[in-house]
Amino acid sequence: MSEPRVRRAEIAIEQSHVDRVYARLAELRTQAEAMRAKGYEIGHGAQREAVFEQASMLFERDMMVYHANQTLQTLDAEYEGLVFGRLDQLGPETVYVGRLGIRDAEFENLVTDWRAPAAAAFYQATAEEPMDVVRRRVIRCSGQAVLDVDDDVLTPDAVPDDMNVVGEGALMAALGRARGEKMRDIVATIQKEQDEVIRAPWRGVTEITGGPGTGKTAVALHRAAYLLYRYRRQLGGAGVLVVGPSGVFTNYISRVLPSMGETNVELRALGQVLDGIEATHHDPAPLAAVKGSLRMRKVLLKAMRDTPPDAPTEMRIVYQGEVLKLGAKELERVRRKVHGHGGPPNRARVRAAETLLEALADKAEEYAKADDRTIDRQELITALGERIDFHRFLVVWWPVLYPAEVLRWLGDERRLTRAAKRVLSREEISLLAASMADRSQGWSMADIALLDELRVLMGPPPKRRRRQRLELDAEQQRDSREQTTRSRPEHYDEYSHIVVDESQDLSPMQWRMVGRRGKYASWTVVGDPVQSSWPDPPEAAQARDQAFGARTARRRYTLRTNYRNSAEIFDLAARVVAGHAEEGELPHAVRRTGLVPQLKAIEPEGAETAVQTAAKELLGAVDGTVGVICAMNRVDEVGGWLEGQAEERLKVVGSLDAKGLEYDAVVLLEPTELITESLTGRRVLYVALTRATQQLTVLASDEDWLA
Ligand SMILES: Nc1ncnc2c1ncn2[C@@H]1O[C@H](COP(=O)(O)OP(=O)(O)OP(=O)(O)O)[C@@H](O)[C@H]1O
Repeated sequence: MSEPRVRRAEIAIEQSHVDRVYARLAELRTQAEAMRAKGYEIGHGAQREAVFEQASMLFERDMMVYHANQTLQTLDAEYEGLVFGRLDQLGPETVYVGRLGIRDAEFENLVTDWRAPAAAAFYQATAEEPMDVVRRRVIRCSGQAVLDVDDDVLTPDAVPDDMNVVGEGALMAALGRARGEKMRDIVATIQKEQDEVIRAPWRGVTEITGGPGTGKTAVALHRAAYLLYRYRRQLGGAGVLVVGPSGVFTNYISRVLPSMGETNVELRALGQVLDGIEATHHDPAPLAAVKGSLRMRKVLLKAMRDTPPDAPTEMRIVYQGEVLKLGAKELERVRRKVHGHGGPPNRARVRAAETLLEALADKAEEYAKADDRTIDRQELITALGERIDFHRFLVVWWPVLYPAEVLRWLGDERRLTRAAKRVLSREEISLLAASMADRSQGWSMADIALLDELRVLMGPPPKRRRRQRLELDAEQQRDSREQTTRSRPEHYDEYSHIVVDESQDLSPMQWRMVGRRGKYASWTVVGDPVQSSWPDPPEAAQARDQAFGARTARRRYTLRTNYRNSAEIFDLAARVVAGHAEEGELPHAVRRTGLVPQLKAIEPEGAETAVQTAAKELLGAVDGTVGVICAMNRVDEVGGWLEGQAEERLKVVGSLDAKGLEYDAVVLLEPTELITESLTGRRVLYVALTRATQQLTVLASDEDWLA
């Protein structure tokens, strides 16, 4: 038979199996719906029964409905290519691999879940170690239709006469395909070195390093899906959190887990880790460096203990006809004494009241002594402690503190100087005060970690008012229930597994924020030191180690193959970062396209036309997405130049927000600007240069970036 006919015949064979799978899926769906209906029926019945029977019937109903809903949720997930693989092994058995495990009515496997041990050979078998696999087949579907098949033969001697082999490599075909707006899962083509990381033990800390495009993000997400499948009991309760660098990034990866049937993983950008608030803008690099530094912890602690701006500076209260007066210095002494006990101020109101009453009693004793009188100290404390005017004073003198309020206090440079004496430099203080005084932009990403730190330092506000004010800017309030999966209680901020992507960029304060959410968690930490934009790696490493705690199990994997960029594009990126990477830190790009990056000299005034022309050209050259990457402070300007052009396929993104993203083609504007706007310039440029899968055009008015 000719190759196309063989291929058609093989596609037809797989189509008949896929049809069986979908027919069975429909049956299972009907069964689950019937179970749910029955559950509701029991519920109705219970309403007519005696009270003691009701409880157990309602419980039974809840369980039935719950299980039915769970099953329906799994069956209803939008599986693109439910069945994607087939293993023909030395024995008679053929295993189909898919996103979900499905058995037929006789309990025979129709599809094996890709995470099950029986599917492991699909990823782990190689020609050197075939693991009894004769032929591995990748099946490509669109909806329920089989489009193509692609085979690898792993044990050539064992291929029976009637076994056909077609295709020339599913991986290369997948890598060459156009990219859409969202990242796709890679279940069908996970490589052996990646599979090892995905299936690594769940406890402790699993670090994944590797250069751009090596699949770190993809692997981390598949690992989350794998861990939930294998260890749902251990991890399902408190859940899994995935932290990414930006909202653009979490949006980009948002389809990957649902496409594998996992809908109970929370994805949060660093600016969204704190419930009820969302920050999207980056501070300029020097300011972000101050806000992210561990030194801020000391500053925040002192700021929180300072006298609140509106607190009264004098107390007067009448007791038995005499005015007892505490001046500013005395009140300060009382405040220091209360803070001297440590602990969160929002939990210290009773102690504040007691200490203040003691100070008033001292004062009364002092007056009495001068007049040669005595007073009953205990009686005074009890009497004043019950007085409404005392409590009115206390409320304003020791107010409930809210993180946002205290952080804004730092906009007052004198106050900040008090808090940051001997901790921050003069310039750092001015920079920080100016940022906190400027409310035009709302909170920045770096501020979120400071707010979270303060939240813990000051303790929760009393319950009654807590809900109305996690005290975050009204326009930034988001319904936190939206982000929280149904199974987790609101404002519960512990997780059992945390995935941190682009971890090389977390500031020490951000590590503290994330670490707090994983006190008892196991971790998957993804990063590439060469792409780091954080200026003080040792400080970040220290904070990171603290976040993990003293865990013994710590394993590190390095991925070495760049699956994203064509070799031609990666060669240019490698050249730019050469002096900033250690030997062996750069990955190896596997795909040659014959298309070298275009470097175009422009005049600064001609940038607009040059960007428009380049974008248009690339939109015509590729089927998928085109990214225009520029310096952070030019995003709006460049966005304006491109308004109205192929909206969904064309995106403008700032250098720092380009982290983790990818496009079929990229226009990179003024690379030298990317270097100068950041403290780790060349690395940021390296990130930008490694975003394109197929074509890259660089528009530059100078050549400094190539030096
Ligand atoms: N085994 C694979 N099969 C198919 N595609 C793959 C495979 N591994 C990686 N890819 C693809 O390569 C691209 C890069 O992957 P990913 O974004 O996970 O890399 P990364 O290491 O996180 O990159 P960066 O550090 O630059 O953000 C993605 O399009 C991903 O789908």
